[in-house]
Amino acid sequence: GQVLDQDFHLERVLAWPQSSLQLGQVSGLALDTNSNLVIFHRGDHHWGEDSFNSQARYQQRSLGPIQQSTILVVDPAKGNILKASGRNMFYLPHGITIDKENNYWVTDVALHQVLKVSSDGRDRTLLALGEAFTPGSDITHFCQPTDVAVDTGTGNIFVSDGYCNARILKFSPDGKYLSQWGAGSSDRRRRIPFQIPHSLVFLPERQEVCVADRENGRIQCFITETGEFVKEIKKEEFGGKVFAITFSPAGGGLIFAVNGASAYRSVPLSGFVINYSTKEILDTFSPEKKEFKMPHDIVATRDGSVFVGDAGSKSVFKFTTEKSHRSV
Ligand SMILES: O=C(N[C@@H](O)C(=O)O)c1ccccc1
Repeated sequence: GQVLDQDFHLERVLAWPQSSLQLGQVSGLALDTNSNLVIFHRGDHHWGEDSFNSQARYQQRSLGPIQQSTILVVDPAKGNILKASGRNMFYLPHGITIDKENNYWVTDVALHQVLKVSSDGRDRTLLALGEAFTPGSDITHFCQPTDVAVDTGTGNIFVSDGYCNARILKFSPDGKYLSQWGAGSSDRRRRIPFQIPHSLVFLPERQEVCVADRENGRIQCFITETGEFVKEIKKEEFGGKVFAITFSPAGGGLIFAVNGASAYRSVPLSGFVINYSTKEILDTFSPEKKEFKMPHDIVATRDGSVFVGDAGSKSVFKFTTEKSHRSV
């Protein structure tokens, strides 16, 4: 990992991608087992004010599934497309996570489902959790589930559920319900409930799962074994909304996050690099020239690159700490 000296600063790589990726609303990013970037996007579908009715039922089923390839495997160095899949399967893609066998775990907020999909280009659905197009809040229904985290040690999966629920559920690798915490569970510890648990990340060294509790503008971390609360990171600099988080073991453990626009506080849309242990913000970054519109997911590679997927500008930004201007 890179040396984290005090002038650690992420700058946008302007020449990335080298050619346009023709993306729709970018909802999710992940890194696969070959360290390629995987982009989950909505093609010609949009999540707008009229996409759902007041019972959280998707209103555009008649459009059919997205025809474009919604899952793009992209070379992190140049940005060229290596593989494209995920056609005719999804309605409103949201989160994507990749497990040790290189399977894709995705959520679709219109389907209200979590799907485990093969990455061999045949798009085989290996597991489906939730009932298609049927919102609910029991252990076999989600309501606009947002993301998945995979515990690489046990293979257990965590689901952040969701826009119209406020909980995290835990399942075995083959989809057996194990437990849940947050609203709807027998959670006796009276804590402020989640408000759109929007993004999850697993911390391997610590056996913790952290959630971007979006509308509470905070990050909370829990013991994967018990769901026990460990810590909260809430910063004025976030401006009230945290849309996505990811983790890198570099520098003793770093949390990367992106914030979101809030109605009453005009804060700049930025990425943040936070020291997990001290909760100190080490860097704040954003693309010059082209602003973030709705930064929606973030991943960090082992070589120190950071990618941000933006659902508003339908693009992916790459950042590195290479001192492009530094004289050798
Ligand atoms: O947050 C929203 N969308 C993004 O997170 C997303 O596109 O995933 C949203 C909420 C209500 C209506 C319309 C959009």
